[in-house]
Amino acid sequence: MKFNNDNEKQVFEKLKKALPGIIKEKCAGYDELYGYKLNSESLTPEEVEKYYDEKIADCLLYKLCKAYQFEYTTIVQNLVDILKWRKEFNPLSCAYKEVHNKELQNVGILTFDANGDANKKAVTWNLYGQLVKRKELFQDVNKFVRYRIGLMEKGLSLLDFTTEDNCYMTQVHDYKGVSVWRMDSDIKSCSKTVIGIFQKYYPELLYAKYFVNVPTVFGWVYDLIKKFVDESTRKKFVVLTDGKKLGQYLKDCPQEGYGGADKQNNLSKQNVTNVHPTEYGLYILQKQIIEDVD
Ligand code: HEM
Repeated sequence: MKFNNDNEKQVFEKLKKALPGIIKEKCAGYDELYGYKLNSESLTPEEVEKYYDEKIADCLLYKLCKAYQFEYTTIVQNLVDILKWRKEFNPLSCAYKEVHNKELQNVGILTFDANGDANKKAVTWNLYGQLVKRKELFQDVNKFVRYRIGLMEKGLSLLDFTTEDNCYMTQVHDYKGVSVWRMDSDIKSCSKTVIGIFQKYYPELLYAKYFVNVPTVFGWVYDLIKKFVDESTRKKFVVLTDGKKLGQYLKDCPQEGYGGADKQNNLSKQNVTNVHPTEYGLYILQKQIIEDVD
């Protein structure tokens, strides 16, 4: 955590001190962010040992401070919105409990390259081009969104928030196969909803986003969609007509299809499938099962 001046440090410390009260009074006690416990108040030493990591909790609070330019009131308002949304939407369930449509699951890939460049180690791939003829998969916005948020949460589990070189994620959208295509209203609703959720509830997590195999004729789609995206996120976007150029940005991605250095593995062989909830994430999911039964 790097503070640029005393004011930033003071805002962080004020937030940390006020956190137990904010969580109790404004978030109905919900204190989980990306699987981690933010608050250690009223825990037994055993529970602290099992569920709470002060360094991670501090790094997450710092991320929020950074996301909202160390403006205390804005940080608190957004923190409350994020925790209330997580309590309600239950993104951990999307990632670790719910079963999603197989075709959707097949186009969502996670890769992790420990030797990758800073903040390009954990990469989420969305092979949306493969779904161009499967418009029915976008008809139920809620189902699609829950699948996509599940993938986002799994991707986050590959980050280490206490480091500087793996505390952001990179994403790739591969639009291979999208040739003759009109902006379908269901796809538009799904995209718009996901973009809105990412912007509001997942701040300061994206390092870069590559859109590959985008035919030049689809420049208008990019111009249309980017209107929903705020300026700071847009700056992280790179559009590549040729998928094989991706290797210039993600050096160890598969050579097959993407021009990277990995000649042996294709994307599905790089796919990380053994992602698990954190101890605290698991505790929350189990608690919900017990509450559901009751
Ligand atoms: C088969 C056609 C397409 C599908 C199914 C699709 C799907 C999606 C979805 C679901 C999102 C939400 C964000 C996410 O999932 O990470 C999204 C975002 C986006 N898409 Fe597409 N898309 C398509 C075509 C295109 C094309 C041709 C372009 C042109 C470059 C494009 C550019 C974008 C941009 C700029 C975003 C915003 C990304 C963000 O805010 O993170 N899309 N798309």
